[in-house]
Amino acid sequence: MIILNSIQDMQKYILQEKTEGNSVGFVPTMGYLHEGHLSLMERAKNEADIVVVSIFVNPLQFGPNEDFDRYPRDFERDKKLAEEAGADVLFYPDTKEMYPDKPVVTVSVNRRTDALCGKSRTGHFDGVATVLTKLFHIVSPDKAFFGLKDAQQVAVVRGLVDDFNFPVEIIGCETKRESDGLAMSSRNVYLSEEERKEAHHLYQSLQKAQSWLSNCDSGETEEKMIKYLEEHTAGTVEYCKVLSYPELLPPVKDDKKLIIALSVRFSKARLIDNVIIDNILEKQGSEEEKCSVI
Ligand SMILES: Nc1ncnc2c1ncn2[C@@H]1O[C@H](COP(=O)(O)OP(=O)(O)OP(=O)(O)O)[C@@H](O)[C@H]1O
Ligand SMILES: CC(C)(CO)[C@@H](O)C(=O)[O-]
Ligand code: BAL
Repeated sequence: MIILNSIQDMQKYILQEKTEGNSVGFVPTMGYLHEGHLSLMERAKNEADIVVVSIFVNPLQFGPNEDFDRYPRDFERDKKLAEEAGADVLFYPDTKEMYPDKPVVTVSVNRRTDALCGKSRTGHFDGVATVLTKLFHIVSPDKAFFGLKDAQQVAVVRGLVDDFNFPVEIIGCETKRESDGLAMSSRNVYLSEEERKEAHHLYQSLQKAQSWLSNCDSGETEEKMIKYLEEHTAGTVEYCKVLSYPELLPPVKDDKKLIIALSVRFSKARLIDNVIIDNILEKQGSEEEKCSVI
């Protein structure tokens, strides 16, 4: 595996590969790799000739009171894991390389960000869209692989490539989970022992919500999720939402897909999770049967 730190070297490498007719699969990350990231690399390996992984903790997508400084980092471990997963190139620029100055131009996201993390992390998706615009220009991928744990990010990135005509196919990949159902996340290391034990209730609440939703409306389902999480965890519920996907608007019967999403703050970790399901609202029972499932 080759490690490249400069944008120029990365672009030169890609130009050579493209000249030789090789397709490029790209997995952008912020490092501190886990099996979720590795599953994206394995998928990329199956679908492209060469796999480029980037590790860059992007300051533009963190708010002033967020965890940019203490975001977990371990480059030596990441290097080993990425190589074992079959990455051909690790792009590892520093902040000065990506942002030598305050950017003259940044990308501003207009839709799909009024709810969920976009609502609580002001400017977050502008930062994500800006760094991905740069990374897509640097890596010129044919396909880019993103985890559906960050489903709102996937919805925004699809909007970015459609609106700006990036010649890249965005592949949304399923969420890898621990054996108790907790979604893998770099931020899971922030959980205390006690918090880790109760964290499986996040996924439990998403599963229960799917069955509640066959009898309750979306608002009632959200309330039941909040109650369940408050009873089963010491975390603070930031949001529990049922929305259309990918537009992330209040659901209506004509929507094809729904997302059930949550965010819970523990003492040091803010965790998110979701499931994306076919719209079952139109199949709900009669008024008398509504919300009978506890
Ligand atoms: N459990 C997972 N399964 C599949 N993909 C994942 C998983 N967790 C993260 N990813 C994906 O890996 C890519 C890089 O994500 P990132 O480096 O932010 O890791 P992360 O674990 O999501 O970090 P954090 O949860 O702390 O934000 C993103 O596309 C993200 O959706
Ligand atoms: C896509 C990404 C690497 C952009 O910084 C980041 O948001 C992430 O790791 O999901
Ligand atoms: N995976 C999402 C990146 C972030 O939380 O900033």
